[in-house]
Amino acid sequence: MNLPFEKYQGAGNDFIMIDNRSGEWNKLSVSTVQKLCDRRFGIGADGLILINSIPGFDFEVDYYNSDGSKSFCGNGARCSVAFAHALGIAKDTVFFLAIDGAHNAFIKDNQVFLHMNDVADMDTSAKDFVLNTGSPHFIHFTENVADFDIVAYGKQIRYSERYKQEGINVNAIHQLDEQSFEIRTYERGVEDETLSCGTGITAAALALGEKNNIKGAFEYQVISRGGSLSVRFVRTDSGFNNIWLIGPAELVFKGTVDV
Ligand SMILES: N[C@H](CCC[C@H](N)C(=O)O)C(=O)O
Repeated sequence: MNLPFEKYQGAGNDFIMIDNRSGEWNKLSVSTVQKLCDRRFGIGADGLILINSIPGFDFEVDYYNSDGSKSFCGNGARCSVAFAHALGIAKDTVFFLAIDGAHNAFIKDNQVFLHMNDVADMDTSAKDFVLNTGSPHFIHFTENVADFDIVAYGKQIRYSERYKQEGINVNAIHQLDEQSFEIRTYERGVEDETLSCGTGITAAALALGEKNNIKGAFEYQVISRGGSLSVRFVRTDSGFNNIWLIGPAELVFKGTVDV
């Protein structure tokens, strides 16, 4: 069967987008997702996203990592908003459902603003912080991300006794100044470094906000290998709310593929 798709990227985190509002592709198998995401034998992507119809929402974002596992994907959600806008589904603000719950989002000045869910829990008991921003993240603070072996370190953490069952995304971050940091990420389910990771960037911003004891509203500018994004949040005594992940999401090409 001929499957129409659109390839999007958000700060270098790239996705195969499929308009599945008809439900025609509900039976896409894990092995087909893996094959389509393969960078040699398929289209090539960090993940694949089905845009589904669902009552009570503008659409549903059904995200698959390139290994076929499911999770919440911040950059994928942002690309979904841009795709939905191009399809004419979305109005100014969209309301969609993802695996971690409901989200609002809008597009302004070619940037997608994605409202992330509140975060109340963060494990700060060790030098590395651990939290969940829709997907689980391990935050390692370092002085130099450029020379950091994020793949070796990421695999070591992700396949450790503590994390090997569920897996975890591993981020190395270096604060540049009061309002900016750089980041590299090893992603669970891609099992490699990605050029940027939206939930990772968000987790890193909240971890830095905690480490720096930020109070109230704040914004970090974030430098990833795939481009710049920003994260806004409000830190209160009970955690973080009003969290926004902001960045680009662009169409790369359209095509059809035989599945
Ligand atoms: N690999 C992640 C999901 C995608 C995260 C990333 N692409 C993002 O933008 O949030 C996981 O399995 O938890």
